[in-house]
Amino acid sequence: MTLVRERRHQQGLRLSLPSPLAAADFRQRSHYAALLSAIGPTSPDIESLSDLEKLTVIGHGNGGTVYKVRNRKSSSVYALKVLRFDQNAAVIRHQVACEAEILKRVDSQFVVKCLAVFDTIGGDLCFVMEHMEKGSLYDELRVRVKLPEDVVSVIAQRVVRGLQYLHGMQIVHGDIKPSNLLINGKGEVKIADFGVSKIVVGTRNACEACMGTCAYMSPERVDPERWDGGNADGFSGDVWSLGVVLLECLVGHYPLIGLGEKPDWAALICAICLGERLEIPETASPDFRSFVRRCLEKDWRKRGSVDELLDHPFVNRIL
Ligand SMILES: Nc1ncnc2c1ncn2[C@@H]1O[C@H](COP(=O)(O)OP(=O)(O)OP(=O)(O)O)[C@@H](O)[C@H]1O
Repeated sequence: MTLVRERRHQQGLRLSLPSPLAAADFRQRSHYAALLSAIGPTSPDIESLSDLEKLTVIGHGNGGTVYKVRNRKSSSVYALKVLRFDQNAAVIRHQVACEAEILKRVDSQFVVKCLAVFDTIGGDLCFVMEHMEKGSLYDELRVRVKLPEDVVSVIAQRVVRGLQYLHGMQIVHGDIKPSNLLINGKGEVKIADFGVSKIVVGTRNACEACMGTCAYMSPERVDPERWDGGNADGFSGDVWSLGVVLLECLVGHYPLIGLGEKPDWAALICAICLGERLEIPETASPDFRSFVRRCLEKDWRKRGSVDELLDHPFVNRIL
């Protein structure tokens, strides 16, 4: 899977697509604006950045670095995401700060909690988050390659419940993909990363970042003209992305392009917007098939909603 992703990234450098910012923005501003009245106090455990001691670097994303940190007073461990902005990004930075304030209000057992947000003198924006000890689903798939269907069912249930919470708050996640689904010490999967990092000026190649994300984008986002994306509310785009992730978990590679096919932009866009063939393993249960088909319905108006999917037998298995 890693190889396929890396090759896709290389191919992507030669093609022009909407910028990551344009692609990711997708109506989120108005949803966040609707939540402005919900701002309240910050976490009492973390009063300032100086309370936190950096322990290790967890990883790097588009635009920033994530550290494992410890509160010097309480010894509690957190993840600290530091986003860097260039000098010209003042307006964007202000928007991100507003959104960050709102996201501190997001409080669900299915969503990685953001406990505090700080500015630094150097202009960085720092997010103190719940630490997810076992990394991301992307890391897990690199090690285990394929996941058993029962495990996929539990992941699906948690992500759909997280999306139901976010959508109920009028928040479109906009970037559901394996690296944004994090796993804690108890093995619980939670949704992370609310598009904030996509707005900053990236340290990675912009096409590379966009490519990784575009692979999980719905037809109405990739080709709005053909799929009436101008009228889509964005919520159904999250459901599509979830369908791609779940199928990837079961087949062990990015599922919309066959392993033997040339993994370039053209193939990716054709597969998302035009491809009729949905390869689901013979061994998959009817419940899995039907669930994933409801997520990967190309017409966003016909696609399953989170409320419908939560009633689906695939996410209501008794284990
Ligand atoms: N709260 C957290 N707890 C533990 N690890 C985390 C946490 N948040 C992020 N990480 C890890 O830190 C690394 C970088 O994450 P980050 O969100 O910056 O980028 P990304 O999701 O990998 O890529 P992108 O920026 O393109 O979305 C990833 O390996 C991710 O799994």
